[in-house]
Amino acid sequence: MAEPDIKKGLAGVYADTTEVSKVNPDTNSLLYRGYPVQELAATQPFEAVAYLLWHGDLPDEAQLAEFRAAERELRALPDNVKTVMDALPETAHPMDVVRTAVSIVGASDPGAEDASDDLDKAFRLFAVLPAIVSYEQRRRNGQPLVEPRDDLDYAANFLWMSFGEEADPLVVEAFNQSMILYAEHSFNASTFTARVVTSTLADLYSAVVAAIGALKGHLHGGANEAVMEVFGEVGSAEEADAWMQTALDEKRKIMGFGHRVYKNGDSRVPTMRAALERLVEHYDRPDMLEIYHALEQAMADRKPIKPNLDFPSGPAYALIGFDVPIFTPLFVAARVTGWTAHIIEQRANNALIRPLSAYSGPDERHVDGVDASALPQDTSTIEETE
Ligand SMILES: CC(=O)SCCNC(=O)CCNC(=O)[C@H](O)C(C)(C)COP(=O)(O)OP(=O)(O)OC[C@H]1O[C@@H](n2cnc3c(N)ncnc32)[C@H](O)[C@@H]1OP(=O)(O)O
Ligand SMILES: O=C([O-])CC(=O)C(=O)O
Repeated sequence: MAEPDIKKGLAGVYADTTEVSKVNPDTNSLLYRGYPVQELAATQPFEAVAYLLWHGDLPDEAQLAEFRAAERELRALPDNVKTVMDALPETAHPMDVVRTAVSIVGASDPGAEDASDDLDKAFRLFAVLPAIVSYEQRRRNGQPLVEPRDDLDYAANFLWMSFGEEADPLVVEAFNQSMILYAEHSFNASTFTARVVTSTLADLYSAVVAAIGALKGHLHGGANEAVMEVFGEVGSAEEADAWMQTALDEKRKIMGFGHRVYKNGDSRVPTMRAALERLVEHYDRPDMLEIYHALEQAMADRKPIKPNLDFPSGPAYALIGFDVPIFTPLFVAARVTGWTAHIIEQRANNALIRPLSAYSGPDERHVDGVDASALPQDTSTIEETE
């Protein structure tokens, strides 16, 4: 038999088609249902982008108003989710808490197994995740739940529930943009995970819980947290060059740099970097931007590896006031829109996702003392018909 052609990490493999988004590394562009992501970030509230990802078109005014009203109805943290979150140690990683909370939402849905209303389930998760994530930001600091406000849009309400005070419009705008930029990115590891789980005909909640697990790792969504560890280790812009040299000498992967698909820069970075610049000015923290630029330069001087979205979003979330371990849960709240759009697409045209593996273990061998001929054999009596 010919040697199988193994694509380690499925690099360069087209696993299916998708209408949800297009990542084009040649032009450094990212389209959500055809719209360039930077245009969406510059003009749309996150709610409109969620609508776009699910429905295929941007909402008109009336559709957006209806969508927003429905989201406000489902914003509050359900009592049983709060009870379970409260039972978890404050030291638990927030991604584990969010994963558990989403499981509770799913297990509490009597129609969990009914795939005909996947869109309603997706909407419910989108609406409730800000309550889950913001409560976790507070719970781990020993602070009480803040109830949602009906008079605030998604992004402003998310920040209100997280910090118990109304955020400055500049901060709301930067946060809204980060949610849009994080919403969707074709067959990344977590979305592919969601599609694999869906392909077995499992329910939407199971697929989202699995996707949360995949997002947690530092090579994927967890990098936005790890970036802040890098900023902390570097300490100041003056130290960045020496730090980079040592880290690369030690063959470390520098968090927030590199990408499986983009090799000449991440399409979302210019928009998020501009948002970070505005936040740096707002909070008067030029040191953040100095470290950012010094690290970028130190990498460019050594390797042609560019920052990815996690590189500007990490310091942006830190400036807004989120604890570092909350950064990837924020990514969850955004990406649940993309994941669920893919889950719905996978289910509509399903094929079980089950690749092959080339066996590389020991040749066949036998347990001592076993008489293989005494074991049950395939002795089917079914007669095959022509
Ligand atoms: C939103 C997101 O999920 S974006 C991704 C977030 N993840 C990170 O920021 C983690 C850091 N980055 C990485 O580990 C990688 O760039 C990945 C995992 C994102 C992509 O990796 P791959 O596509 O598998 O690239 P691969 O690992 O083959 O890298 C190619 C070369 O660049 C090097 N390289 C890639 N990224 C980095 C990095 N961040 N730091 C140092 N070297 C790197 C690799 O060591 C490899 O070098 P080699 O050819 O000498 O062995
Ligand atoms: O596409 C990827 O591999 C990772 C990524 O940038 C994302 O999921 O946003």
